[in-house]
Amino acid sequence: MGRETDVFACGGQPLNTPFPECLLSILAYILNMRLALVSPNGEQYDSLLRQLRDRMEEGCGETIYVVGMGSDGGDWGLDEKDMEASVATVCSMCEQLDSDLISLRERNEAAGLVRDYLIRRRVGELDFLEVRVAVVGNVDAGKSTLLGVLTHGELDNGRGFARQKLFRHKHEMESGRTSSVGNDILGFDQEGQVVNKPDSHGGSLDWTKICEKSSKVITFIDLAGHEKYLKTTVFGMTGHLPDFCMLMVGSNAGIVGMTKEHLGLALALNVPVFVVVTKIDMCPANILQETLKLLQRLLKSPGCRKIPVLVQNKDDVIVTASNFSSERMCPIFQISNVTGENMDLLKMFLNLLSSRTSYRDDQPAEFQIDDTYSVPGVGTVVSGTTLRGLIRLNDTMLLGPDPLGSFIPIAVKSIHRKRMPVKEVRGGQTASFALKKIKRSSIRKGMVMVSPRLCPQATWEFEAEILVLHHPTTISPRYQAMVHCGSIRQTATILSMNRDCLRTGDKASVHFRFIKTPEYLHCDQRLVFREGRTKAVGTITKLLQSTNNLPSNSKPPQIKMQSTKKAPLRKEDGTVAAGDDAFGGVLPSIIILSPLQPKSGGGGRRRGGQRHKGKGQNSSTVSTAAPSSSGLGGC
Ligand SMILES: Nc1nc2c(ncn2[C@@H]2O[C@H](COP(=O)(O)OP(=O)(O)OP(=O)(O)O)[C@@H](O)[C@H]2O)c(=O)[nH]1
Repeated sequence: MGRETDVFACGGQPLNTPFPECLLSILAYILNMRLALVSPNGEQYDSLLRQLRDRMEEGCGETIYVVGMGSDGGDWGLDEKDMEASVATVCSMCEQLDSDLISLRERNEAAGLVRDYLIRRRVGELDFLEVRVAVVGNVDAGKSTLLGVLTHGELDNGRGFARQKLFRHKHEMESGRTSSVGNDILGFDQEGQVVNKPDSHGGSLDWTKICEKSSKVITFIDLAGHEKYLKTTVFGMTGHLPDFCMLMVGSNAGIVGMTKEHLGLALALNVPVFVVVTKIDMCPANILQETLKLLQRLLKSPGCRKIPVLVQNKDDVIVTASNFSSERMCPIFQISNVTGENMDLLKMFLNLLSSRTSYRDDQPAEFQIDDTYSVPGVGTVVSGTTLRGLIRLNDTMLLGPDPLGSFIPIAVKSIHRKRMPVKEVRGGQTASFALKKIKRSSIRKGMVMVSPRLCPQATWEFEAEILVLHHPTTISPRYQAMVHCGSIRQTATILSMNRDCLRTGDKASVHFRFIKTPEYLHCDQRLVFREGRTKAVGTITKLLQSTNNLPSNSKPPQIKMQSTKKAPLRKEDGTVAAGDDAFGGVLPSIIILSPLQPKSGGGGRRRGGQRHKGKGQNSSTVSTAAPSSSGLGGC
């Protein structure tokens, strides 16, 4: 999903012709392109516009555009007059694409001026671009503190002042440790200024106001640093689908504890990582240098193969942000939460990051559920991430799989994004839907809501190529461990593999079977397989056991309203929710989603009818559920 530095022109010619010819074509190219942007003819203009549109699509609504640079990355520069003319062309293209042109910097190169612009799609009041950043790092690296400083705009005192605003549980307040997956948002307006303004009483944030004023919202997924919460951290990294990972390192403590573990997890899941070194205000210079040296060595090591870049100024921010998601570049920021040093560079970088999730509306919609809530007056609410496609109000989706592998039709009556009611939600965006007349207990993390066009199937067994990162002894068939895949978190058994046993560092093709329920899977999905100190990562290569439950017009298995009148907003694990989109702020007075009711004549609420249907499904599930060595369908 590259946003390589743009050229001042469009198109491109192969530049691998023999030298003199190549030189000539380069010169012709530059001349053409120079003319193209300075005073394009109709054809050139259309071509430029097409190129820009493609780049915007690739960057999910934004791109960095460099005016005055050659297509081969050389700085060519323009004189004042040509620069003005070129910028006028770019402005006109931005108008065509309903986008804003935001100046980032101007450089005076040997041959003239070069300017960098951010081009960002204009958004309505109820819309904003969204980027998710997972925040990981060892205990006390300053994760919660940095998020407190960024989102509340007040510096820390070095004794836990800023993080107090983020803790969600009493025990977190007391111990100073994050234990759950938290969500915090940071909004940027069109000019790249932070819009977060805590209110005067209590300093809490009004998410709706932030979203209304923002053209881009960064959602931080604040993950626990302590080893005992690793399961939650792995879930945050897989289930919350981060676009990027912010690895925090305390400059005085260095690379300790879970730092390598978290970095390994991000790399295994192919999530681009940037590093924030904190506490530079209290760290002696030699210790800071030592930490940076070790960090760079770790990032360059064969296991990581990254190119570390110490970010010192705005130029470094623009270069690293432009090349971040597509390249191996790993920016390193050095900041202080107490003095605020280099905080502006980090904010600028965050504002320039673009989502990595597909933005195309024409794909069939898929939404993965990562949490469920009971909201008084509303009922069951599910929150999660739209993986692809577009979900609109009143669309009919299929919710599942249930333990029998079935999917039930659900009509979308209303949607919330960041606690704000909206009319649609698209690929890459988190959202929540309230479900009418469905028990919260019948929905679990890992379920999906998908377009009926997909004819979804649930899978009991699958094959994956895995790499064992660590295991104290050997792994052999019948070994069981937790599989994390998207928001799925379920124990699976190894039925067979193409080696006798697996040790640390081994790769193998492994046949898994879930132990409790079938799940909705895709080939090429990344997974983490772990139990205690055992860790393996891999990619799903084949779906073997799919239950054959095509959407039916059957009733939902249980349509009894849960009494939530006086219940507080509770999560699956019983804790009080501080959810991302979970209607946690202003409770809507309308019910948002409801399963489609069966046509009359089917016995309405008669449980017998449901049981009968269930039995039928059950028998089909049982017949397909028996482990078999033959694959029922690849991908
Ligand atoms: N002097 C100084 N202190 C800091 C800085 N950042 C954080 N701290 C302090 O470091 C301590 C730990 O910070 P936290 O934000 O709780 O660390 P954490 O990484 O979130 O820890 P867990 O939630 O347990 O994973 C707090 O007392 C902060 O006040 C900094 O830049 N400078």
